[in-house]
Amino acid sequence: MVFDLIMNSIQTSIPRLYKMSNVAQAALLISILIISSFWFLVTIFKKTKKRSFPPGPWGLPIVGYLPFLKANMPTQFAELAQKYGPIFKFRLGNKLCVVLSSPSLVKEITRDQDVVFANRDATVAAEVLTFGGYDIAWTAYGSYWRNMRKVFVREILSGSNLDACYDLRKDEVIKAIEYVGMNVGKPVRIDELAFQTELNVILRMLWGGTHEANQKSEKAVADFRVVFAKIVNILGKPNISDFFPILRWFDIQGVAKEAHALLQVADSIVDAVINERVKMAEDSIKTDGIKKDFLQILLELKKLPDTGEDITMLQRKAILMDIVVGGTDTTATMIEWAMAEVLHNREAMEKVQKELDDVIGLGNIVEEFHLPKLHYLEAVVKEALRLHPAIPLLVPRRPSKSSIVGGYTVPENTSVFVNAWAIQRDPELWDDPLQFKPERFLMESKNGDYNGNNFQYIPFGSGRRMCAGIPLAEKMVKYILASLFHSFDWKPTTSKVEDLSEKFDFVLRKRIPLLAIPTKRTRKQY
Ligand code: HEM
Repeated sequence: MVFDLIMNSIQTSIPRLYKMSNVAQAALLISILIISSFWFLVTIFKKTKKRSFPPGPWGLPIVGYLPFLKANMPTQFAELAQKYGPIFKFRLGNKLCVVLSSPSLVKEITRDQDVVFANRDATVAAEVLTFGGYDIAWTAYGSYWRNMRKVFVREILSGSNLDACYDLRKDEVIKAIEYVGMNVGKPVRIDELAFQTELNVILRMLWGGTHEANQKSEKAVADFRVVFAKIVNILGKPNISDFFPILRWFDIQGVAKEAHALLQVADSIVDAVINERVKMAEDSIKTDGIKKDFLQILLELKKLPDTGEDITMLQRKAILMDIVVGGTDTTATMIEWAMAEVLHNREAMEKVQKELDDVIGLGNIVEEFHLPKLHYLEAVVKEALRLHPAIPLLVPRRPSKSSIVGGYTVPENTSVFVNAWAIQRDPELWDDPLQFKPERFLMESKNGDYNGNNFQYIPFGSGRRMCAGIPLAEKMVKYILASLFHSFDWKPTTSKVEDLSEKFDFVLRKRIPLLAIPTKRTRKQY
């Protein structure tokens, strides 16, 4: 019946067919049906292929993969990538997550589709602690972010500004060396030493530039240190509201409440420092010849670079907060990792110290102008960043529209993690990937480019959202390490195996804090 109907319509529309035999008509119809079915299937296949999501492990209804998530996510993600490939997905509550573990996929999202993947996926705690997303690290991609990043990179962390406040850094590094000098022969906790030194250095650069301010800021530094440790803790704490946005209203774990309380304390400390500085300017207290700190630069900066709008006090505070939060823990962690690796590689320690003696001499103190000549130390830092990147999954990206990555669909608003830790240990990309071999960066200098162009080495990320603090991070890690190794010999108190295990807290920490015993080696008294 249907056959007759189709044939009738074909015969009516094409009169010449009318003259064909029934067999020929049937053959023609079957051919048309086969061709159109084939075309239909190809089209559907192409469409579904485009729409297919990456493979990945199944989870449970509602909670998804949440109950199976292990504490050490970079290692777990590396294992899942072995099974599912360099791009895989899973669900955490309502949230679709995708993990990328190959240089070519990193290139796709940070070079080829950089703008689409330039949004962040701010957690509840991060949103609160950045005054509602007013900072650089967590704010959405757009003109606001661009303006703030320009202020940060060009106005605050410019080479000339960093040079201008070198004395502030030097003061604090000398204090750290003096502290170790008083503890010669006793075990020193390197994580605490590195963290206190880095926090002191950063806070001193932020607002300790004038003598009066510095005396007052001593108290602010002490108060801030207490609240900052809690801020770091809450930023790394898993929060159910991040996986089920509908639960944000209820704040079941009280993370938002706690973050608000911490912000209030931090804010009042920063406010007190700012008010003091504004008052000094009003009272015309002389600041001639005194180093400009970041607060002073920000107070003198009146307009945002692109839009020419007035910069607000909230924006100034958000930038200051980014420097403390982004710069302290990461840098301190890298100092601890580099020391741990060197302490367990006697040969590396000897090479570091020989270079320091050749470049600086035993009778002098380390100065920042020595740093560019310390090539072996630089290779040590690069190797520590390769094996133990401080932010091993980078800061998650969030695509602003549905896109294709590695041939799979990554829908809008997916949380995209880049497993830099796994890429930087991939045996396909690195010789002896698990060995600490600084020499690899002396021989193949292109491997050590971490400015975002070398997608197999991305400790600072890549693309337009890559780390904004590299110039300061480079200086601080090398300067503190050089000073510690130049002044002291160090012996670890733990064995290598247990000492090099990792703990993921958003920042990649040493599971067992490094304890090391210093003995004096330089003649120069600080
Ligand atoms: C060794 C130390 C450091 C490491 C390993 C590190 C690593 C990173 C990484 C991996 C990112 C995310 C990049 C991406 O998503 O592609 C990032 C972002 C950021 N870092 Fe760092 N960082 C360090 C030190 C610093 C310092 C000292 C500062 C501040 C002075 C800083 C400020 C920032 C800011 C503001 C962002 C957000 C950039 C944006 O979203 O536009 N970091 N960092």
